[in-house]
Amino acid sequence: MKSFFTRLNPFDSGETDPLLRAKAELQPFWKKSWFSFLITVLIIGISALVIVYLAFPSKSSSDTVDTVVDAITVLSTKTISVVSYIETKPGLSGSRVSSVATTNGDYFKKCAPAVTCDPNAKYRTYNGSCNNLQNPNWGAAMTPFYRLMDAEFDDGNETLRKQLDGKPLPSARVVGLKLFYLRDIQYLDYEHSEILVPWGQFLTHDVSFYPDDIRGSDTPAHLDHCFDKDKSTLPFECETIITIPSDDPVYSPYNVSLFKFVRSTTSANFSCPLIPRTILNRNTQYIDASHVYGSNLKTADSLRAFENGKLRTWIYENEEYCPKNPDSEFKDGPLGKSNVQFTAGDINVNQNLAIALFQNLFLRFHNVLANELQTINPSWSDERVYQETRRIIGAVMQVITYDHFLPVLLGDEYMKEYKLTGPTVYDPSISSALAQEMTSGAFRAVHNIIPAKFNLIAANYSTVDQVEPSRILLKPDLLVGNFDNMLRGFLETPGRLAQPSYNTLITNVVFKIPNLDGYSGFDLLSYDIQRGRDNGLPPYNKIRQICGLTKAIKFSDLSDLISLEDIETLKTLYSTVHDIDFIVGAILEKPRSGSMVGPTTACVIGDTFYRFKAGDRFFYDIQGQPGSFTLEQIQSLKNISLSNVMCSSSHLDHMQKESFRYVDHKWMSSQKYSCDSYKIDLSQWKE
Ligand code: HEM
Ligand SMILES: [Ca+2]
Repeated sequence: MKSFFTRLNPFDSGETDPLLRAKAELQPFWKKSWFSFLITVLIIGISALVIVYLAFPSKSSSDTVDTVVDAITVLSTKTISVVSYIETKPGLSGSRVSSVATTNGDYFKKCAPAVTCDPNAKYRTYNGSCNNLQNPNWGAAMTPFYRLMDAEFDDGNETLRKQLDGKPLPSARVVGLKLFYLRDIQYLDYEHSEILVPWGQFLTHDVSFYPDDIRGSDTPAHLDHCFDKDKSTLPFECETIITIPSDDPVYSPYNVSLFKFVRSTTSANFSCPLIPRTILNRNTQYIDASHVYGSNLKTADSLRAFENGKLRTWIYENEEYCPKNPDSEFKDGPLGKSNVQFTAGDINVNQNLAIALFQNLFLRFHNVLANELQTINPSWSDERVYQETRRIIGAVMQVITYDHFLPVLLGDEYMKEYKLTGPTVYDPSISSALAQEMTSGAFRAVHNIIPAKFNLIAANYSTVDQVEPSRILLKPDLLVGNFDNMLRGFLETPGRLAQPSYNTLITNVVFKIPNLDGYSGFDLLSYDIQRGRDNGLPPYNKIRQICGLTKAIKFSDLSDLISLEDIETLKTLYSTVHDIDFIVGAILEKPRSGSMVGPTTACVIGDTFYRFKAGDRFFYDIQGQPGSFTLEQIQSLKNISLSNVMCSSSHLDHMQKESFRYVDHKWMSSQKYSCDSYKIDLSQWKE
């Protein structure tokens, strides 16, 4: 079982803040040290074993293990996180999801621009149009997210969903506090490296971007008028503001009573008013490295060097970085001064140090490959080298995602169930567009593995620095001069175990604002819950159903996937079992053995990645298309892993083959291979 490989590290709680430290002090003794924790688990475990033995003497040994863990859940609901990784065998049908939404075609009928396609084009368009020749706008940038189910708004159009009894949904912050806040111990995952986090976010930024509707203002200041009004008469834009309870352990001492949550921009902002409110995805909805190159021609051109197929760079101490953006809006923002704001194909390049690292990594990788292609094909034009490199990088994104990342996130069984393995057969009836349920729900549940701190690790494996999110959000300055240390930090640090909570720093101090004494109005968990409501996601129980799980009639029916303790807390928050927010259920679901997510979450993620594969005419292993690679080229592409990318684009000299697997350099150094063995072979591209 997974928990066998995991460790609890109470010394790494990441709680540097005095308030949070104080809270940690108040924690029960079993959470404070290894020794007392182990003693507690042992006592509880032995008691549970005795009870289970007496109650179920004839069970087989593997049944007993699961039952014991269940028994521990009941006996000691306070040791919660340990019991959350039990094996579950839900009644999943194994079939893929069929969308039951009625609105998926609306935008295409009413607002989509006319497009003329070249069916013989070898390279993807920048905005993703013309991938599907029958429906050329499918999956293009600036088209809506796909819906698995119809959007749910109280008025059918835009006001937030209410509970079945007509009451408003509970405050997202209260939900976070009651269900997740006290579980902020950092469980480590010694099977997987922390590099899952930057990759997961990097992949997200390839396929998704939908900004807040800030209407020309760069802060949510226009919501100030919401603060003094009575809630029942609040204007529309105030409806999503998140209320903070007066006994909030973190924010109330600072008199912070509201988060200024701004709703997403809709198609109406682009002269296409649709009902219900419809959100456009600014990035191409294919895995095509649009975050490296841009989702339109103008951005793509602005990033090119127009020489030897290369991308523009900013050189610092002989190292390549993404070009600096001199006009960045965040230069003198509320987070302090940043001297480095990068520019890349996706606008979120500077959001945090991890994503900035990966944008820079792939910029370097592009230039490494372009250099190689130009060397072996001296007669190729700049355009040819650039487009061929772009085509290879898009393919590498797919290889790493399907061959390396998804098997870790979903596990082998889900990979098979959702048909994510094996050769791809293109099906033009399938839209690749990213589901709203995925981007505002299921994939965000993976925020639970974001660590409290990022380590910077030097070549001799000493830790140079530990940085918490608030130091690095929208301020990637630290990356400059620390590229290798940063990369090594992710590779050489065990991940945060997937668990039913986000780390404390990401829920409480994501953006530190000095005048709030270190606290600001941002809590990623509350935002994720509220974003689902803003975007009209159906509740958890409904998504369970389209995923082939049984519909819960009463709260206790959730016990197939959610612990009894959590069900009791859910009862205190929601009026009925039908009201629970999707992401809340997604985070609470017990992961299936070998997977990091539970069945409903896996179903939405699995469906998305199936459609990204079968609905993409340029998917790297599809044959018979003008953009198809040769079989030999496909073999070369399949040999490229994230380790090859990192070795060729940094000064790291040794690493494991599977970089998403954690390999401790002290104890398993024989599994760290020299970077000489990760050379990239582009000989199949020689003409
Ligand atoms: C350091 C790591 C990360 C940070 C700081 C971070 C932060 C954020 C923030 C601030 C948002 C926007 C919240 C909103 O206003 O609605 C967001 C959105 C999102 N995140 Fe993360 N995230 C991280 C890693 C990840 C990972 C590992 C995944 C998945 C594997 C992920 C998936 C998503 C998705 C799907 C969205 C919505 C997509 C979009 O905004 O276009 N994130 N994240
Ligand atoms: Ca894309």
